[in-house]
Amino acid sequence: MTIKVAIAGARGRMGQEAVHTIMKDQNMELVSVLDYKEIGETLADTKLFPQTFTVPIFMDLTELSSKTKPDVLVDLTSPESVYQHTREALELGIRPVVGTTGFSDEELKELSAYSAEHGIGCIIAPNFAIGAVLMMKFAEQAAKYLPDIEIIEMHHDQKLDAPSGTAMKTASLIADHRKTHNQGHPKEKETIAGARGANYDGMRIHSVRLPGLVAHQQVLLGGDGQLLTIRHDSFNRGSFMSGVALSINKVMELENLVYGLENIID
Ligand SMILES: NC(=O)C1=CN([C@@H]2O[C@H](COP(=O)(O)OP(=O)(O)OC[C@H]3O[C@@H](n4cnc5c(N)ncnc54)[C@H](O)[C@@H]3O)[C@@H](O)[C@H]2O)C=CC1
Ligand SMILES: O=C(O)C1=N[C@H](C(=O)O)C[C@H](O)C1
Repeated sequence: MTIKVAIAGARGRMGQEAVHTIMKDQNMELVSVLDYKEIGETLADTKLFPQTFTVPIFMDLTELSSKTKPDVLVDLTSPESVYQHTREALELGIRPVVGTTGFSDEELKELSAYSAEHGIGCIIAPNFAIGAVLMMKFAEQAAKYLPDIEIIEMHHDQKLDAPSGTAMKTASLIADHRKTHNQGHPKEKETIAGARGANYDGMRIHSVRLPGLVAHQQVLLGGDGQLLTIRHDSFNRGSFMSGVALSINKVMELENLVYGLENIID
C-alpha cells in the first residue's frame, strides 16, 4: 500500500529534506503541503524544488484533508504551531509524525489521551537521528551509576526553543533512573543569572547557539576522579531522514501516541 503523506513546513531546513526523502520513497506519495502564508499553488512555484514537484499547497488543514486525503501529516514547523497542527490532524483522522520540538508536558499528555481514545497513531520524535537516540539511551543507562550529570546541547543560531527537545527528552529519560538531587555546592551563587544553566530535577542543561552548528549534544557524567562523556553530532539534516521514513511507516501500525524514536526501534 502507498502511504499518502502531507508535510507542514516544507520550505524549512528540515521540510525541504523531508520533501526529497518522501518523493524518492517508492512506498510513499507526497500528496500536499501545509503552509501558513500564500507561497504559490504548488511546490514548483516556490522555486525551491524542481518544476516536476507539482504538489499542491494549502493554508487550511481541513481543506488539505478533504481534497488530498493524506494518511500521515509530517510536522516540521515551529513550537508555536505544532500543538494545533497535531491536535487538528488527530481530529481529522490523519496520523501525525512530529519532529517539531517545544511541547509542554500537559500538551503531550492531552494528545496522548486523545490518540489512544480514538485509536489514531501518532509519533512525536524530538530527534529522528539514530545516533542521537542511542546517545540518550546510553546516558539513561549510565545515570544509574554516575548520577551527577550536566547536558550541553549545541545548535545553529536560528533555533527557536531552548533547551532543545533532545536535551529535554534526555533529561526526562535520565530522571526516571536517577534519584532527584541538586548538584554542585549547596551554597553556590550565580554572579551572572543563567551561569549554571537550566535546572531539570537538579541536573543542569546548557544551551549553546552559534552559526555553523547543526545539532550536537554531550552528556557529561561525573564521578570520583572520572568523567564519562557521551556525545552525538548531526553534521547535516540527512542524519534525520531515515528516522522520518521509519516513523511514517511505523505510525500506520499504531493506535496510540509514541513519544521518542527509542520506543519504535528494535
Ligand atoms: N525531530 C528532529 O529530529 C528534528 C527536529 N527539528 C525541529 O523541527 C522544527 C523545524 O526546524 P527547521 O526546519 O530547522 O526550521 P525552519 O525554520 O527552517 O522551518 C520551519 C518551516 O515551517 C514553516 N512554518 C512555520 N509555521 C508554520 C505553520 N503554522 N504552518 C505551516 N508552516 C509553518 C516556516 O515557514 C518554515 O518554512 C523545529 O522545531 C526543530 O527543532 C529540527 C531538526 C531535527
Ligand atoms: O532545531 C533543530 O535543529 C533541532 N531540533 C531538535 C531538538 O530540539 O532537539 C532535534 C535536533 O537537535 C535538531
